[in-house]
Amino acid sequence: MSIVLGANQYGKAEVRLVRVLRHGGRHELCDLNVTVTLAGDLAATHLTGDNAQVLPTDSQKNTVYAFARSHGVDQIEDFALLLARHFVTAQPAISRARVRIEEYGWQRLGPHSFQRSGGEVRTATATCVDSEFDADSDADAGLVEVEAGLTGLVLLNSTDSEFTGYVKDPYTTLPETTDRILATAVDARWRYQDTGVDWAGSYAGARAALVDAFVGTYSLSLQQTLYAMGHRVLAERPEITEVRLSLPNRHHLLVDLAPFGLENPGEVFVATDRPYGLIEATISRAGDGVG
Ligand SMILES: O=c1[nH]c(=O)c2[nH]c(=O)[nH]c2[nH]1
Repeated sequence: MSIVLGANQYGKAEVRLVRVLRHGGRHELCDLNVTVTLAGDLAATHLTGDNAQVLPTDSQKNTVYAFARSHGVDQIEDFALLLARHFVTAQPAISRARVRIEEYGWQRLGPHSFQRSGGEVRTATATCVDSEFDADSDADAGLVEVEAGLTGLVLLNSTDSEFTGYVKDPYTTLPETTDRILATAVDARWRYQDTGVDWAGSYAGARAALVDAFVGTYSLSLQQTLYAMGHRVLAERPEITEVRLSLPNRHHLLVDLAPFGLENPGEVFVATDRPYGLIEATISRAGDGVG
């Protein structure tokens, strides 16, 4: 029997970084969660404990903080790219660096006072592959890929949602409905063709497209709404090549008030948190080779 080491990667997860930018008495806040993942010629440390190629995850964490000070942080896509390129170019053993950043929003309450925004989180992931390992790359820094997105964007339509015509098997008890609440917490990730992008404008546009499509779609299923949302992003944002959506169906069930002699014409619901339907799909441009 031969035993081999398979794919492996390592890095520092969830480096929490808060940066205060001071313009006199008026401050700006940037609140990030950065995860670095490196891969490359790292067999030795696994097989023999030889750490000669291992950049400590502690050093990776320090790099995140030092770069925030020396380079600043504007758009998270750029900061992720900066870090990913750095690890691949500075570390000969590292052939792929992936940096994922979550950005937590804060609303301004005053010149130096802030309130955490709701659960919505902006995300970006930059992946840099060393050109030596990437046959298609012509650049020194190698192939780079940027993905952006958001999680925790909670949306609800209180009508204009049906669910009928589905399979009925011996275990089906769900009644058909032509008027229900449709609610979800959007987890969206979209992929860019290039890196020369107005990240803030693209993020705002993609987010607006997702919201507009959710609001404007008369829904026959959450699957149909999901497709409409992804389709709208691609239709409106030419710089985006692919959208992946993961939409939990946050069920709102009409409460039976008949035992109390009360009608309930779509007014009182119980919001259940689990189990929940989970609807997921990738929407891309035809011919891009994604099945
Ligand atoms: O929009 C929906 N899609 C489903 O696949 C499904 N399944 C279910 O029980 N309710 C719903 N709603």
